[in-house]
Amino acid sequence: MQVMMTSTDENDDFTPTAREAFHTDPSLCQSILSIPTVITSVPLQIKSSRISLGSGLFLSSSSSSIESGREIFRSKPFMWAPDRFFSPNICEACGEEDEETTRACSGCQVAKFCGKKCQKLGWQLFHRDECNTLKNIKEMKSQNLLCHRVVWWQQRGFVTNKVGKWVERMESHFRDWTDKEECQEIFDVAMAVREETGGKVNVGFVWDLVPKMRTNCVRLRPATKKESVGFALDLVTATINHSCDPNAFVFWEKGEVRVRSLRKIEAGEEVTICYVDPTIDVATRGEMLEKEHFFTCRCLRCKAEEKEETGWLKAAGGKFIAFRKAQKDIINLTKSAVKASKFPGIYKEYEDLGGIETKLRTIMCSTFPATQWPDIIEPVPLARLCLAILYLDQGKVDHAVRNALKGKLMSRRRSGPEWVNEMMDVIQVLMVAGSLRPDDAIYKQDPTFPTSTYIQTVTYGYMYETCKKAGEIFGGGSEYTKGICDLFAKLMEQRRIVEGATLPGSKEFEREFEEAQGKLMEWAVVPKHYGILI
Ligand SMILES: C[S@@+](CC[C@H](N)C(=O)[O-])C[C@H]1O[C@@H](n2cnc3c(N)ncnc32)[C@H](O)[C@@H]1O
Repeated sequence: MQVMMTSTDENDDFTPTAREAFHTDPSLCQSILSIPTVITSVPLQIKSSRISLGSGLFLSSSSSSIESGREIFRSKPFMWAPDRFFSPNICEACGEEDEETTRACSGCQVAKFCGKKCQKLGWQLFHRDECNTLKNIKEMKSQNLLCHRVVWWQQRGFVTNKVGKWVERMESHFRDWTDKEECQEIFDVAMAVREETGGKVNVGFVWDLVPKMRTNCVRLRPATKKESVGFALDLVTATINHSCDPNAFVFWEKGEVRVRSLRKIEAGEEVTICYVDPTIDVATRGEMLEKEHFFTCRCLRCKAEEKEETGWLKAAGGKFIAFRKAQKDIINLTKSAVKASKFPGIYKEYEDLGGIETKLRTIMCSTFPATQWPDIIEPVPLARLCLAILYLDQGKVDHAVRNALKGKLMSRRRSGPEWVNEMMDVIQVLMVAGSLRPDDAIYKQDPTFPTSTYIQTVTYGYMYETCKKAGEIFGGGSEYTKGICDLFAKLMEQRRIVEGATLPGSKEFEREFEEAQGKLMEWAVVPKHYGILI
């Protein structure tokens, strides 16, 4: 849809000039890679991409390959803005989240800072230009706020020539974005900034900038969280192309974007990250990439998963359209249950988790009456993991354990940052289940529910494995890894004082773990081969 801009401004007819990709100016690329806020841990190059039409980030062809779990680079983004819906207590200046220390600005009552120093810094850098705006538009989208800040920086002369040239070269998908309904929202931001600056801002400049922000900004996801805390415009990350089976990932810690390798990357290989949640199904990933990033992913993982689903559908006599609809229904059902738990009493029908499970089963069975929906096919594992945490909140520990084990173990994902996040959810469930006394009502209702000894042994084993993986993936120095390892150390202290208890890392423990995991899996009806090896 083409939304007409509702102004008479002469810049309304703005048409962007054709862009020149980053790599066509090698010295500019080199100077962006060397700016002091970017710390590269391995030699990098920006070259013509083999995946997309424009540029891409590559491990330098003259360097050696790097193993998985290496930092590639870290960077203080050129600009970032918080998402206050998911992170209401984030400090605008340093990016740290702390409910105790952050206080809202007395002017707008929206922006928060963790102390006087950050408030002063935030005021000087951007808040003086947006305090009034935020009073009126309290729920400004993170990406729009980001754009607002960049425009103001440009007005104040904080944007260097070099950065200006870089932004000019960014992919914008101008036509694709302005064909969308969001176009009016984009234009509103442009007009707000124009008004604030007394008409000094060139609307064409903003009009061009907003789609660029949307195309190039990166979601800020701390290691600990599933939701993003905001968006950033990071100059180097903006050169990285997408793959659903990426060799790198981005996370946000201490006000920095950190990019690390997920597997071995060869010298000269292009660095890729996943723009969407990699745990979702291939069709939904594809839809999101088309809708928000305007390309069709042709990675090997997409091809393999499409082939697998087609083969399985053929064998089951299932219909493709019905299957896709069922996948969407499962995602929507899960989202509704999560929403209902966040706002109790409002979406009552979705608070009954037993009812949700029945609906889930009905969708799974009615799509393929003659056969069974394989539990490993997304989004079923994801739905089960969500249900596990919701059941735990409702105190239904046995249902939480069953869904946690099925969702986690019967999933195709065996590595990556999401594997660690999900494992921490499972551990959270198991820690509660392992603390139940033998006379707990659960054992009366279901005498086959695994004993706390078995559950605790599995918890130690999973914790041990998660510690190792977190260190490999996020790095030993990351706050997240340290938090997981501290928790593990505390658990180990408790285990050490139990006489005769075996310790993770020993052969005896391995044997006990295998037996205990077997018992839990048998109870949860998870086939043996899905077990985790430690
Ligand atoms: C953040 S930019 C990445 C750098 C970009 N290639 C450039 O030259 O500036 C994101 C854009 O790159 C392109 N892109 C990224 N990954 C892609 C892929 N796997 N296939 C096709 N195009 C891709 C899309 O146009 C996307 O909107």
